[in-house]
Amino acid sequence: MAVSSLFHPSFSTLVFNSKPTHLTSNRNNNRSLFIAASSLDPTPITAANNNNHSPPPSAADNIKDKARRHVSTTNNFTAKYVPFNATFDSPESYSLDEIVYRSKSGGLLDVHHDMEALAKFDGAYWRNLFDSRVGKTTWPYGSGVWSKKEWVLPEIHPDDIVSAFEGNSNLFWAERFGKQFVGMNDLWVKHCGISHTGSFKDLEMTVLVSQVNRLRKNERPLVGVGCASTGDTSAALSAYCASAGIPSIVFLPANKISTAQLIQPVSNGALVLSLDTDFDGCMKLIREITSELPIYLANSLNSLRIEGQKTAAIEILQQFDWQVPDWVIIPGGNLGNIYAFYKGFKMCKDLGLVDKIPRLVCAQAANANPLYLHYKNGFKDFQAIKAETTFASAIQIGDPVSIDRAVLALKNCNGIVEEATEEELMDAMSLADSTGMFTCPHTGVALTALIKLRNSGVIGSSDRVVVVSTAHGLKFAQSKIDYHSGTIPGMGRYANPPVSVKADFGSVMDVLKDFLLSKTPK
Ligand SMILES: Cc1ncc(COP(=O)(O)O)c(C=O)c1O
Ligand SMILES: N[C@@H](CCOP(=O)(O)O)C(=O)O
Repeated sequence: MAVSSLFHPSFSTLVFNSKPTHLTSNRNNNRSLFIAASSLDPTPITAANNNNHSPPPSAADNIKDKARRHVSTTNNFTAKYVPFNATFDSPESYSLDEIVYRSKSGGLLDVHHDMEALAKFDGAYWRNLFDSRVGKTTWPYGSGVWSKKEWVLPEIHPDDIVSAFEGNSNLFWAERFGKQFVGMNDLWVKHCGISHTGSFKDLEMTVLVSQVNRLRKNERPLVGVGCASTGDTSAALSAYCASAGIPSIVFLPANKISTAQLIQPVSNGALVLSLDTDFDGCMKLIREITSELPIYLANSLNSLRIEGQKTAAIEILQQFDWQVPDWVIIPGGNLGNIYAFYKGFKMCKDLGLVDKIPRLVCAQAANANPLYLHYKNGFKDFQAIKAETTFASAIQIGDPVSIDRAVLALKNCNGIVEEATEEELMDAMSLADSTGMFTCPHTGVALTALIKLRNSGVIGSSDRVVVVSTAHGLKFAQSKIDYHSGTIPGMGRYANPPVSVKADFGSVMDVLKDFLLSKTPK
């Protein structure tokens, strides 16, 4: 539907207010009984039921057609919204098909799964099931998110899923950085930035946009989807919406995001509003707008997002063959991510896939550190702040919507919060790059936390540590150009600027001789 229809007299019928709307039809409920989870038979996974050995689909029989034929009626997993920190049997709950972002008391919501139904299968069953789906093109399990569909959105029909087979990002051994700069041998980077739109947000948006797709197919009055963004959420939202033909609207703080991030929603056909405010100002506005207009709110205030993101935690365990690392370090801004990791690890423990969870570290830029200040204050009386400019621009957030989620996660895993100054984060990013990575400044914030916790001895030399790299460095090339060209006052300890040389043999030889001498072992 065109945005201009908003001004049509019938628009009033499309407007929803902040009160949750209830399903009028039981079509979804019936269907959910029918669909349950494909390949979720309690029998062991075999070549026959694993659905991977049949011939590739022909043009007339695409992967969605094939998935439809394998829909099973064996199990019936469900999930619903309950107020954050409530239990599954809470008297206040909402179907995931309702358009609701806040509880009656105005607090956050959380997606709760029917853990009793999931627990009918033991940890080994789930480990095998998830492992059996990796590296395949079976719809929708080829996605790292949807390979855990029963734990994400169990009731959505595969037909409604909008996916770019996101997830399954590499977890690599950061051997040289570990040994050379932090004296450790078991350091890993989970590179969520090697993804469809270059950040971890794809894991979340495939879930949110799939659910919107389902709602729109069921004639719920949603004209489009909107978000406030520091650049990555808007890039992911616009890409997934474009793929499904759903209008997207993004509110961006003017001149506060990178050029690469700005051009992503522009290219994907979103309505891009550049607003003369910061992220917190954009967030406030989008919340007001989405409570007035039939635009679905895509920020992580919407707890559907967490369901996709938590799969990154499950993936880490899977990639370590279900061994639990000692630490996971995550850069934090709006603070949905730290909670999502906690939730993913916790579900694996509760359902018997592993026997413990790692300690989490949330790393913030010192220029945007409300959680760090709250942590230092013993989590008493949270105060939002005015976030200052930071090279880690995607986490320039002073009033994080998921503050309560983050505090719960940190308290329950004996977590830590660290901060990084601008110089520290840019130096850490550049050091990592010098070992063959190409990190974003937010990963520089996480690496700074690692360096500090190693220096203080909190993280031991033989601990297994995972640093979560949240975006691709290519999105933040300008900050690297500034660093290496020495244009940032007081910064550039590890700068490696290009050398301008006259194009003649002698001049090139002179430069090379100096270079080779400097590299020759003494
Ligand atoms: C690249 C990047 N890293 C880290 C974060 C922080 O994630 P969260 O807002 O969930 O704390 C964001 C977004 O906020 C981001 O875009
Ligand atoms: N870094 C985010 C900030 C928006 O927060 P979200 O929690 O709603 O994703 C972005 O890229 O916009």
